[in-house]
Amino acid sequence: MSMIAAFYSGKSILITGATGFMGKVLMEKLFRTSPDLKVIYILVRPKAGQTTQQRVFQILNSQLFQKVKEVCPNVHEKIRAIYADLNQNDFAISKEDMQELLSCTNIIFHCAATVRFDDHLRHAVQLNVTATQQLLLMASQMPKLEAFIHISTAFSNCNLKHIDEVIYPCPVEPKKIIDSMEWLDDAIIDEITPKLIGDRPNTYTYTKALGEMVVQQESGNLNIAIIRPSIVGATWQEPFPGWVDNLNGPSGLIIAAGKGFLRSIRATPMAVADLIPVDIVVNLTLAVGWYTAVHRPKSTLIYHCTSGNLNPCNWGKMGIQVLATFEKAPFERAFRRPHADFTTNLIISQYWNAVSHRAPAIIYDFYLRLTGRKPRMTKVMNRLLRTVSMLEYFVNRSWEWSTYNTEMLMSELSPEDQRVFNFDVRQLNWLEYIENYVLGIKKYLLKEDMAGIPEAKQHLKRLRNIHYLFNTALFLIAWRLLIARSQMARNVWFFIVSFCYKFLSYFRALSTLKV
Ligand SMILES: CCCCCCCCCCCCCCCCCC(=O)SCCNC(=O)CCNC(=O)[C@H](O)C(C)(C)COP(=O)(O)OP(=O)(O)OC[C@H]1O[C@@H](n2cnc3c(N)ncnc32)[C@H](O)[C@@H]1OP(=O)(O)O
Ligand SMILES: NC(=O)C1=CN([C@@H]2O[C@H](COP(=O)(O)OP(=O)(O)OC[C@H]3O[C@@H](n4cnc5c(N)ncnc54)[C@H](OP(=O)(O)O)[C@@H]3O)[C@@H](O)[C@H]2O)C=CC1
Repeated sequence: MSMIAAFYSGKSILITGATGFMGKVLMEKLFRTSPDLKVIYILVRPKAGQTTQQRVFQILNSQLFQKVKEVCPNVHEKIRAIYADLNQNDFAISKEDMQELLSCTNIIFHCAATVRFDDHLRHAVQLNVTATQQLLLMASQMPKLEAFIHISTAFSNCNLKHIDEVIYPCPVEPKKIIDSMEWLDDAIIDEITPKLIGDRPNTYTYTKALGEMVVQQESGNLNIAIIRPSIVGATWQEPFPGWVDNLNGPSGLIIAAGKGFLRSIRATPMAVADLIPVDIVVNLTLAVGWYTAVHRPKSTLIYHCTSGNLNPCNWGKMGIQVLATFEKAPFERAFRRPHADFTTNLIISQYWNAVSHRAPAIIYDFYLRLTGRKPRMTKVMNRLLRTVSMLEYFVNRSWEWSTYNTEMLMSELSPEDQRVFNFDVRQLNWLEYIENYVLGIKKYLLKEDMAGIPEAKQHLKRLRNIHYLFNTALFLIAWRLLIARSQMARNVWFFIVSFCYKFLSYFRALSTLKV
């Protein structure tokens, strides 16, 4: 019997960010392995015209939750969606709901965050720092609370090369930042943002670092742990391989490459691609919840959930495997044939941006105009190149994360727990994982049917023929223009033509003799 699964039985668990990528997998695993848990409270806001209830209904009816429904048929009774907006005071939770949360919660998993790299500092601080502070305040009023697990990111200290499982202080205290956000206007915040974030690349990593400081400073008597995952990717094994439902991290770029929009990227092929499957992150999170509640470590432990130091993969290897999977199972209706060049040189990268990205977009828009349609490809391309430029920071560097706490925890687990809550990334086969990741993107994100693969391959063949025709036409036009202007080019042309003529005449004469 798994001790971790047994620990969660009968517990009331509060999850923030349960509608997000990681939150859904966390809920799924909890229900599947501990169907006897008492209740999962989730803080949800209405979104995209859906009420909180409709959002929960949609999640429970998704493919991800199919196995859960077999193991825990009354799952909908065990999930309690609480209307909340983490941007608001007291999260806009009603008095009755707040009372219930305060008196019943046993474990908190704090996953909610803004993960946008370019979010305005005010909003990023509100969600990643102030909301964390408020949640800690709530936690301190929960008499039955056994553990508070905060999800941060391995990149909160990406300004360092080697990162230990400790909290590194930021020059300006989080409390001062929170206070200043209340009275500074947006223009001034914009001006001071680069100075505040310093050598971090964006407001996301900066505010996640501030969030960790808040956790450390305001932990009081709480049993707290922090988990720092690296780049979270599709599921490795559970509940099935390849599940993914958003464009964050590499997923968006894999789509852009598979659809033929993205054909080159400024990336270092040998840099470590520190991907970590979401089910590994979730298994570690649940194990940490158990360990923190049962063993009550004296200080706040930080757990790195990374792959680089135990089972490294690099961007070059990943790119090759992604392209190999496109060969087997191409995405439908591609704009161009998938191809990806990695270059570290800025000038070469700009050249490819002009030739391989912007030029085809302009030509396609010209074609759309000619056929009476609205041009749109240049706009799509500009957004894609902006996204790529924001991710470039992460594909041109390698980091070393120490994993002593994570390894210590693994050794504390019983063999059964090591199996049920497996977070040993050394067992992961990258080629198999990446292939399943790309197939998962095709199935679960793009919602493409595998039966459409022959047609997708046929489409790529047509694109290849168009490409050859286009290149031949371009070459002939260029050559014709050159001949018109240069005597030297004319001489070369006559030489080639007469050579070919003689060559053909010789073979014709030879074949006549044989006859
Ligand atoms: C063979 C080649 C294979 C190559 C593989 C190489 C892969 C390299 C990947 C490196 C990833 C490194 C990630 C590092 C993460 C750090 C880990 C964390 O803690 S952080 C957790 C991770 N956090 C993140 O990853 C957040 C990253 N994302 C952002 O911060 C923002 O989306 C944005 C600033 C990039 C764009 O903002 P903005 O312009 O305001 O617009 P919107 O947001 O509204 O979206 C606009 C359009 O872009 C679309 N789209 C969105 N995302 C991506 C994507 N990743 N990609 C592509 N496309 C994307 C979106 O669908 C939409 O399309 P449409 O509706 O117009 O058709
Ligand atoms: N994905 C990754 O690569 C990595 C993620 N992480 C961390 O993991 C955690 C989860 O990330 P992930 O699941 O990928 O992120 P998602 O963007 O998928 O999910 C974010 C969650 O936060 C919720 N949220 C955001 N704003 C509010 C708000 N104002 N009120 C209530 N809820 C809100 C979202 O709700 P809604 O659905 O309503 O928007 C959503 O449930 C985050 O802390 C992130 O920093 C760390 C490393 C890597």
